[in-house]
Amino acid sequence: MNDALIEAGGLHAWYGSSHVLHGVDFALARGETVGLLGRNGMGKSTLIRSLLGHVRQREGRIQVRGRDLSRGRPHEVAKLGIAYVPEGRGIFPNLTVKENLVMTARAGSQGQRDWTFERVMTKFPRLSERLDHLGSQLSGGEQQMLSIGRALMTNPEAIILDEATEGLAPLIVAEIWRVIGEIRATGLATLVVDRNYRTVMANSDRLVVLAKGRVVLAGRSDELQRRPAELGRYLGV
Ligand SMILES: Nc1ncnc2c1ncn2[C@@H]1O[C@H](COP(=O)(O)OP(=O)(O)OP(=O)(O)O)[C@@H](O)[C@H]1O
Repeated sequence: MNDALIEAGGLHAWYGSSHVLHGVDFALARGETVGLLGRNGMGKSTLIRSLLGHVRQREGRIQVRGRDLSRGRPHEVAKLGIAYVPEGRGIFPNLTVKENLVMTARAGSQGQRDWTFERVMTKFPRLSERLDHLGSQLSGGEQQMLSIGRALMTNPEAIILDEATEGLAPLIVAEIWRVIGEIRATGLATLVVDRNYRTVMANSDRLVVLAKGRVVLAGRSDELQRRPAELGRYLGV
């Protein structure tokens, strides 16, 4: 059986005349956590958004669960069970916490309904105390949790988190990583982008490092951890 949920080869992406991805190969297997690292502007979000079909100007091969989605649109990728927690969160500010969650609820692509409203609530006790608050009334950390909660409500096969902890207080950051750890433990595949490379390294199976739109380093997190000089070179740390 092919374990790849997402597999991409020779991926190029452009914004207008600006060529941002230069032949990226990428894979995310069932149940694994991949950390995507790289300095600002190196193409991490563009890679994610290309895999998800949001960047239209792209070339290369993208397969999601064995289906060719090289020209796929975002809803097609979502339907195959790839949930996206975008940078900047993407919740509905004028709906309550409960409405935000319930409106997203659906069975997974295999009919699975593992993530019920009640189960999501057990992961986010803070949200369960604020069910009637509007999205706009939540703190940044709570909005992030709501965004992750919404992704889980779609019963996905994989969840992609772009800068899930950006701009949040340390205590909230720790809580979000706790939840990401719990999501991992359920066997959901995750792809995470985060500025704190040490935390990413400690919380992922594999790392992919981008520089100027190319993969410059990739491997098991525990192995790359033992090669700090190389990581430092590409991450500027
Ligand atoms: N919508 C856009 N239009 C034009 N250029 C863009 C757009 N989005 C990103 N870029 C450019 O593409 C390059 C890659 O950006 P991208 O956001 O993918 O990087 P990143 O590694 O995710 O960095 P960051 O951590 O800053 O988000 C950058 O040079 C950026 O300025």
